[in-house]
Amino acid sequence: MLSARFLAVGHGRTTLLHDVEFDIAPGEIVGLVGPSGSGKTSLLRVLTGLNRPLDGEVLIDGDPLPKRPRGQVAMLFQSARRSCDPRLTLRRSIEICAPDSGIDWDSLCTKADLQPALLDRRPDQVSDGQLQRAAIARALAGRPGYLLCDEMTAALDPAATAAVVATLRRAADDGAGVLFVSHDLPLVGACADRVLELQSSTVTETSPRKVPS
Ligand SMILES: Nc1ncnc2c1ncn2[C@@H]1O[C@H](COP(=O)(O)OP(=O)(O)OP(=O)(O)O)[C@@H](O)[C@H]1O
Repeated sequence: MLSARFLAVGHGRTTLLHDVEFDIAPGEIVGLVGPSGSGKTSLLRVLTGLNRPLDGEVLIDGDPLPKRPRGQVAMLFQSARRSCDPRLTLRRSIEICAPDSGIDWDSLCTKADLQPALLDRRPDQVSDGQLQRAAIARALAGRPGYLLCDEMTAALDPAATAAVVATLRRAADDGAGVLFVSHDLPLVGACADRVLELQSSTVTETSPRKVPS
């Protein structure tokens, strides 16, 4: 279980969110919605351990998030292009994120819906949707317990979006907990098991069928 406990999130002296309390269980997709600038990315960076909270703590199975939670929590970004090294093949990018025990490429490509023939191309030789699925493969290669997805379908067409959402559902079915941030409210309503909403500088839970419009 990934848990936020009385979290306060902000930058410097500015508090964006306070008293944030929620859990993400293995196997579920939790949506996170809120207005632009409300602090969704800032919250994800705290949950990933990239930034420190102003107050409160992040727990994994009751224990504080380690300073370097390598392998436990992975973050996926809107722009896979900006988050990958343009000089490396997709295969190499994935390999360097995997533990020493090696990679079952067939299984990983199936899970991420990535054509194995693309593995030896560089990022500039694949489409945005293919690169986003390679980013998912790279995250899954580290066998994370939790995937935190920040607007990762925002630049994709409906078919590529559906493919990415299907890979997240497979990851959840395999036991990962997924936090899915998006401004696409119908998409969140359709794919999330539960939805969290940022409003009044904190987090409240809403039903997927009542995602605010
Ligand atoms: N490193 C930083 N230092 C200072 N302020 C920051 C920093 N990063 C973000 N902010 C500010 O924090 C606020 C929340 O930003 P954040 O990116 O978390 O919002 P968001 O909800 O993800 O927005 P969007 O939906 O537009 O991506 C914004 O006002 C932003 O300008």
